Amino acid sequence: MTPAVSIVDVVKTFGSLKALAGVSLDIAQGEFFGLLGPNGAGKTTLISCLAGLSRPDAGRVAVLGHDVQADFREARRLLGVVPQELVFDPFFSVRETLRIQSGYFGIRRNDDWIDEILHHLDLAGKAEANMRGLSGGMKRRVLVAQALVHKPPVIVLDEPTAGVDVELRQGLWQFIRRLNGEGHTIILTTHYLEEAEALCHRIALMKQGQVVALDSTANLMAAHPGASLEEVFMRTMRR
Ligand SMILES: Nc1ncnc2c1ncn2[C@@H]1O[C@H](COP(=O)(O)OP(=O)(O)OP(=O)(O)O)[C@@H](O)[C@H]1O
Repeated sequence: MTPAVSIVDVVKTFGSLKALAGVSLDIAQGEFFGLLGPNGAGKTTLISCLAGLSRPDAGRVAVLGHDVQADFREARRLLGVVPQELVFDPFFSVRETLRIQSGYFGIRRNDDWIDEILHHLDLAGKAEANMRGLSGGMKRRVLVAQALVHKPPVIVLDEPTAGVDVELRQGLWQFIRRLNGEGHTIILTTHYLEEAEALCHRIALMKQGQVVALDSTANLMAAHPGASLEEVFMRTMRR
Protein backbone atom coordinates (compact mmCIF):
# COMPACT_ATOMS: atom_id res chain seq x y z
CA MET A 1 0.00 0.00 0.00
CA THR A 2 1.22 3.53 -0.75
CA PRO A 3 2.51 5.10 2.46
CA ALA A 4 0.50 8.02 3.86
CA VAL A 5 3.77 9.90 4.09
CA SER A 6 7.12 9.10 2.54
CA ILE A 7 10.17 11.12 3.54
CA VAL A 8 13.45 10.22 1.83
CA ASP A 9 16.87 11.66 2.74
CA VAL A 10 15.52 15.12 3.54
CA VAL A 11 18.10 17.80 4.32
CA LYS A 12 17.23 21.36 5.32
CA THR A 13 19.79 23.95 6.37
CA PHE A 14 19.42 27.47 7.72
CA GLY A 15 22.81 29.11 7.13
CA SER A 16 25.31 26.84 8.85
CA LEU A 17 22.62 25.08 10.89
CA LYS A 18 21.45 21.67 9.70
CA ALA A 19 17.84 21.63 10.91
CA LEU A 20 17.29 18.31 9.08
CA ALA A 21 20.41 16.26 8.51
CA GLY A 22 19.07 13.49 6.25
CA VAL A 23 15.72 12.24 7.51
CA SER A 24 14.04 9.16 6.01
CA LEU A 25 10.71 7.92 7.28
CA ASP A 26 7.63 6.14 5.96
CA ILE A 27 4.31 6.48 7.77
CA ALA A 28 1.68 3.90 6.84
CA GLN A 29 -1.94 4.71 6.06
CA GLY A 30 -4.03 4.57 9.23
CA GLU A 31 -1.12 4.93 11.64
CA PHE A 32 -1.21 7.15 14.71
CA PHE A 33 2.40 8.31 14.56
CA GLY A 34 4.37 10.33 17.10
CA LEU A 35 7.18 12.68 16.12
CA LEU A 36 8.99 13.50 19.32
CA GLY A 37 12.16 15.34 20.26
CA PRO A 38 13.46 18.25 22.32
CA ASN A 39 13.09 21.92 21.30
CA GLY A 40 15.01 22.56 18.10
CA ALA A 41 15.21 18.87 17.08
CA GLY A 42 13.65 19.64 13.68
CA LYS A 43 10.05 18.46 14.09
CA THR A 44 8.37 21.65 12.87
CA THR A 45 10.88 21.98 10.03
CA LEU A 46 10.00 18.45 8.92
CA ILE A 47 6.29 19.26 9.08
CA SER A 48 6.89 22.45 7.05
CA CYS A 49 8.62 20.35 4.36
CA LEU A 50 5.69 17.92 4.45
CA ALA A 51 3.17 20.74 4.05
CA GLY A 52 5.17 22.28 1.19
CA LEU A 53 5.77 25.44 3.22
CA SER A 54 9.52 24.91 3.25
CA ARG A 55 11.59 23.51 0.39
CA PRO A 56 14.17 20.90 1.41
CA ASP A 57 17.74 21.40 0.16
CA ALA A 58 17.79 17.72 -0.76
CA GLY A 59 15.52 14.69 -0.58
CA ARG A 60 11.89 13.95 -1.39
CA VAL A 61 8.60 14.15 0.48
CA ALA A 62 5.33 12.64 -0.74
CA VAL A 63 1.80 12.47 0.68
CA LEU A 64 -0.09 9.35 -0.45
CA GLY A 65 2.32 9.10 -3.39
CA HIS A 66 2.02 12.76 -4.43
CA ASP A 67 5.32 14.62 -4.42
CA VAL A 68 5.01 17.74 -2.29
CA GLN A 69 7.05 19.87 -4.70
CA ALA A 70 6.01 18.49 -8.10
CA ASP A 71 2.36 17.87 -7.22
CA PHE A 72 1.80 20.49 -4.53
CA ARG A 73 -1.94 21.05 -4.89
CA GLU A 74 -2.88 17.39 -4.61
CA ALA A 75 -0.38 16.72 -1.81
CA ARG A 76 -1.71 19.74 0.11
CA ARG A 77 -5.34 18.68 -0.40
CA LEU A 78 -4.59 15.30 1.17
CA LEU A 79 -3.06 16.92 4.23
CA GLY A 80 -4.56 18.79 7.18
CA VAL A 81 -2.01 20.63 9.29
CA VAL A 82 -2.60 22.04 12.74
CA PRO A 83 0.26 24.51 13.09
CA GLN A 84 2.00 25.36 16.32
CA GLU A 85 1.56 29.11 16.03
CA LEU A 86 -1.78 30.86 16.49
CA VAL A 87 -2.30 33.04 13.43
CA PHE A 88 -5.78 34.31 12.58
CA ASP A 89 -7.63 37.21 11.10
CA PRO A 90 -9.14 38.66 14.31
CA PHE A 91 -12.17 40.22 12.55
CA PHE A 92 -13.74 37.01 11.28
CA SER A 93 -16.00 34.80 13.34
CA VAL A 94 -15.13 31.16 13.97
CA ARG A 95 -17.67 30.05 11.36
CA GLU A 96 -16.41 32.58 8.78
CA THR A 97 -12.83 31.44 9.40
CA LEU A 98 -13.85 27.85 8.71
CA ARG A 99 -15.91 28.76 5.64
CA ILE A 100 -12.98 30.71 4.19
CA GLN A 101 -10.67 27.75 4.84
CA SER A 102 -13.20 25.45 3.10
CA GLY A 103 -13.19 27.87 0.15
CA TYR A 104 -9.40 27.47 -0.20
CA PHE A 105 -10.10 23.83 -1.00
CA GLY A 106 -12.99 24.67 -3.34
CA ILE A 107 -15.62 23.38 -0.89
CA ARG A 108 -18.90 25.29 -0.66
CA ARG A 109 -21.83 24.63 1.68
CA ASN A 110 -19.67 22.86 4.23
CA ASP A 111 -21.73 23.89 7.25
CA ASP A 112 -22.91 20.39 8.21
CA TRP A 113 -19.32 19.22 8.59
CA ILE A 114 -18.26 22.53 10.17
CA ASP A 115 -21.03 22.13 12.78
CA GLU A 116 -19.93 18.56 13.49
CA ILE A 117 -16.31 19.62 13.98
CA LEU A 118 -17.37 22.55 16.19
CA HIS A 119 -19.49 20.19 18.27
CA HIS A 120 -16.65 17.71 18.81
CA LEU A 121 -14.22 20.48 19.68
CA ASP A 122 -16.76 22.00 22.10
CA LEU A 123 -16.83 25.22 20.09
CA ALA A 124 -20.47 25.15 18.97
CA GLY A 125 -21.34 28.00 21.34
CA LYS A 126 -18.56 30.13 19.86
CA ALA A 127 -19.42 29.67 16.17
CA GLU A 128 -20.49 33.27 15.71
CA ALA A 129 -17.88 34.80 18.05
CA ASN A 130 -15.05 36.85 16.60
CA MET A 131 -11.64 35.21 16.71
CA ARG A 132 -10.18 38.11 18.74
CA GLY A 133 -12.61 37.36 21.57
CA LEU A 134 -11.48 33.76 22.07
CA SER A 135 -9.10 32.50 24.74
CA GLY A 136 -5.78 30.93 23.69
CA GLY A 137 -7.08 27.39 24.20
CA MET A 138 -10.19 28.12 22.11
CA LYS A 139 -8.06 29.60 19.33
CA ARG A 140 -5.99 26.45 19.32
CA ARG A 141 -9.14 24.38 18.91
CA VAL A 142 -10.16 26.55 15.96
CA LEU A 143 -6.76 25.75 14.43
CA VAL A 144 -7.63 22.06 14.76
CA ALA A 145 -11.04 22.71 13.17
CA GLN A 146 -9.40 24.62 10.31
CA ALA A 147 -7.15 21.68 9.52
CA LEU A 148 -10.15 19.35 9.29
CA VAL A 149 -12.58 21.33 7.09
CA HIS A 150 -11.64 19.43 3.93
CA LYS A 151 -11.64 15.97 5.63
CA PRO A 152 -7.99 15.28 4.82
CA PRO A 153 -6.89 11.63 4.97
CA VAL A 154 -3.60 12.65 6.62
CA ILE A 155 -3.74 14.93 9.67
CA VAL A 156 -0.65 16.53 11.19
CA LEU A 157 -0.91 18.02 14.66
CA ASP A 158 2.03 20.15 15.79
CA GLU A 159 1.63 20.46 19.56
CA PRO A 160 -2.16 20.73 19.42
CA THR A 161 -2.70 20.60 23.18
CA ALA A 162 -0.31 23.36 24.27
CA GLY A 163 -2.44 25.68 26.42
CA VAL A 164 -5.56 23.49 26.20
CA ASP A 165 -7.10 22.55 29.55
CA VAL A 166 -7.36 18.95 30.74
CA GLU A 167 -11.04 18.39 29.98
CA LEU A 168 -10.82 19.76 26.47
CA ARG A 169 -7.63 17.85 25.83
CA GLN A 170 -9.55 14.65 26.57
CA GLY A 171 -12.33 15.74 24.19
CA LEU A 172 -9.83 16.59 21.49
CA TRP A 173 -8.11 13.21 21.78
CA GLN A 174 -11.43 11.39 21.70
CA PHE A 175 -12.26 13.14 18.42
CA ILE A 176 -8.79 12.57 16.92
CA ARG A 177 -8.94 8.91 17.97
CA ARG A 178 -12.31 8.60 16.25
CA LEU A 179 -10.88 10.09 13.06
CA ASN A 180 -7.99 7.63 13.30
CA GLY A 181 -10.50 4.79 13.82
CA GLU A 182 -12.23 5.90 10.62
CA GLY A 183 -8.97 5.50 8.73
CA HIS A 184 -7.34 8.94 8.92
CA THR A 185 -3.58 8.86 9.42
CA ILE A 186 -2.50 10.98 12.38
CA ILE A 187 0.95 12.49 12.87
CA LEU A 188 1.46 14.12 16.23
CA THR A 189 4.21 16.18 17.79
CA THR A 190 3.89 16.89 21.48
CA HIS A 191 5.99 17.51 24.54
CA TYR A 192 3.35 15.70 26.65
CA LEU A 193 4.98 12.30 26.43
CA GLU A 194 2.25 10.52 28.40
CA GLU A 195 -0.17 11.57 25.64
CA ALA A 196 2.15 10.18 22.97
CA GLU A 197 2.53 6.96 24.97
CA ALA A 198 -1.23 6.53 25.23
CA LEU A 199 -2.08 7.47 21.64
CA CYS A 200 0.74 6.64 19.22
CA HIS A 201 1.22 3.23 17.59
CA ARG A 202 4.73 4.15 16.47
CA ILE A 203 7.18 6.84 17.45
CA ALA A 204 10.18 8.56 15.91
CA LEU A 205 12.54 10.28 18.32
CA MET A 206 14.42 13.16 16.72
CA LYS A 207 17.60 14.83 17.93
CA GLN A 208 19.57 17.55 16.14
CA GLY A 209 17.89 17.01 12.81
CA GLN A 210 18.11 13.23 12.79
CA VAL A 211 15.83 10.33 13.65
CA VAL A 212 17.66 8.58 16.49
CA ALA A 213 14.99 5.97 17.33
CA LEU A 214 12.07 4.66 15.32
CA ASP A 215 9.89 1.81 16.52
CA SER A 216 6.46 0.82 17.74
CA THR A 217 5.63 2.39 21.08
CA ALA A 218 5.43 -1.13 22.56
CA ASN A 219 8.94 -2.06 21.34
CA LEU A 220 10.45 1.22 22.52
CA MET A 221 8.97 0.63 25.96
CA ALA A 222 9.93 -3.08 26.03
CA ALA A 223 13.59 -2.16 25.44
CA HIS A 224 13.52 -0.24 28.74
CA PRO A 225 11.51 -2.43 31.16
CA GLY A 226 9.63 -0.50 33.80
CA ALA A 227 10.46 2.87 32.26
CA SER A 228 7.91 5.46 31.16
CA LEU A 229 8.16 6.95 27.68
CA GLU A 230 9.56 10.07 29.34
CA GLU A 231 12.43 7.99 30.77
CA VAL A 232 12.99 6.24 27.42
CA PHE A 233 13.09 9.71 25.81
CA MET A 234 15.61 11.06 28.35
CA ARG A 235 17.87 8.00 28.02
CA THR A 236 17.78 8.15 24.21
CA MET A 237 18.60 11.87 24.20
CA ARG A 238 21.57 11.38 26.58
CA ARG A 239 23.19 8.81 24.30
N1 LIG B 1 13.26 29.97 9.51
C1 LIG B 1 14.31 29.61 10.22
N2 LIG B 1 15.46 30.30 10.17
C2 LIG B 1 16.54 29.92 10.89
N3 LIG B 1 16.59 28.85 11.69
C3 LIG B 1 15.46 28.12 11.80
C4 LIG B 1 14.28 28.46 11.08
N4 LIG B 1 13.31 27.53 11.37
C5 LIG B 1 13.88 26.69 12.25
N5 LIG B 1 15.17 27.03 12.50
C6 LIG B 1 16.09 26.31 13.38
O1 LIG B 1 16.06 24.94 13.01
C7 LIG B 1 16.16 24.11 14.17
C8 LIG B 1 14.96 23.17 14.22
O2 LIG B 1 13.80 23.95 14.56
P1 LIG B 1 12.33 23.32 14.63
O3 LIG B 1 11.41 24.46 14.85
O4 LIG B 1 12.13 22.44 13.47
O5 LIG B 1 12.45 22.44 15.96
P2 LIG B 1 11.30 21.66 16.74
O6 LIG B 1 11.79 20.28 16.95
O7 LIG B 1 10.01 21.85 16.08
O8 LIG B 1 11.32 22.43 18.14
P3 LIG B 1 10.13 22.80 19.18
O9 LIG B 1 9.90 21.57 19.98
O10 LIG B 1 10.75 23.90 19.99
O11 LIG B 1 8.95 23.25 18.40
C9 LIG B 1 16.27 25.04 15.37
O12 LIG B 1 17.64 25.18 15.70
C10 LIG B 1 15.70 26.35 14.85
O13 LIG B 1 16.27 27.44 15.51
